[in-house]
Amino acid sequence: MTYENVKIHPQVDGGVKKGSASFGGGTLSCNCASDKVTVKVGAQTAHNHVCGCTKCWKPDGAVFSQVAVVGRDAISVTANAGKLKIVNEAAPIQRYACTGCGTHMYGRIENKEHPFYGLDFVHTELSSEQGWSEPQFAAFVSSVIESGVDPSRMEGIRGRLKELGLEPYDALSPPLMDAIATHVAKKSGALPA
Ligand SMILES: N[C@@H](CCC(=O)N[C@@H](CSCO)C(=O)NCC(=O)O)C(=O)O
Ligand SMILES: [Zn+2]
Ligand SMILES: [Zn+2]
Repeated sequence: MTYENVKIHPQVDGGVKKGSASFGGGTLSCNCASDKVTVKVGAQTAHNHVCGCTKCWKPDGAVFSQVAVVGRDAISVTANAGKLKIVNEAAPIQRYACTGCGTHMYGRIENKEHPFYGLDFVHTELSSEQGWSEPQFAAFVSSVIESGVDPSRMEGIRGRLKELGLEPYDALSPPLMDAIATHVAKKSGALPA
């Protein structure tokens, strides 16, 4: 059985392309025809994954987003910063979207107690540079149903993700979930700080 006709995201539908260890970053551009918002990402990204949650920005027609993290100090808005607006100030990840085209340019965590504080979330497909870290797993897979995907499609979606080498999880990957739990345990005192 092959699931190659099941679409996940344009960046992975033709196969996952490996990133380059020596890659040092690039520039993200929004989808406006003119006066584009541009964001410089001055480092390689980590923990790239496809995400099925309803909060992450997806290109038109895609079932999943593709999203990675990078240190917040590596991010600078280099053009048309005035077009950016936070989608939901109450969300743990404050996503800065272009008010012209809706593209999310970066997501920032301001809560210093959050396990991922210090990391920003970016969609590297918004850059024309090659070499960004490749997606390594699929997160929040069951959440695509919340966006209206019929549950009967889940077998095909999980099958295609496995074919692509993107192990499907219904939260984040086990190492990231362990990192979150460790952070929580150290705060509560269940583990030594
Ligand atoms: N079922 C929900 C899940 C939303 C969710 O928890 N998303 C995660 C992953 S986003 C990138 O991997 C998260 O950390 N969200 C924090 C935030 O969005 O601020 C749904 O689909 O909405
Ligand atoms: Zn735009
Ligand atoms: Zn998400």
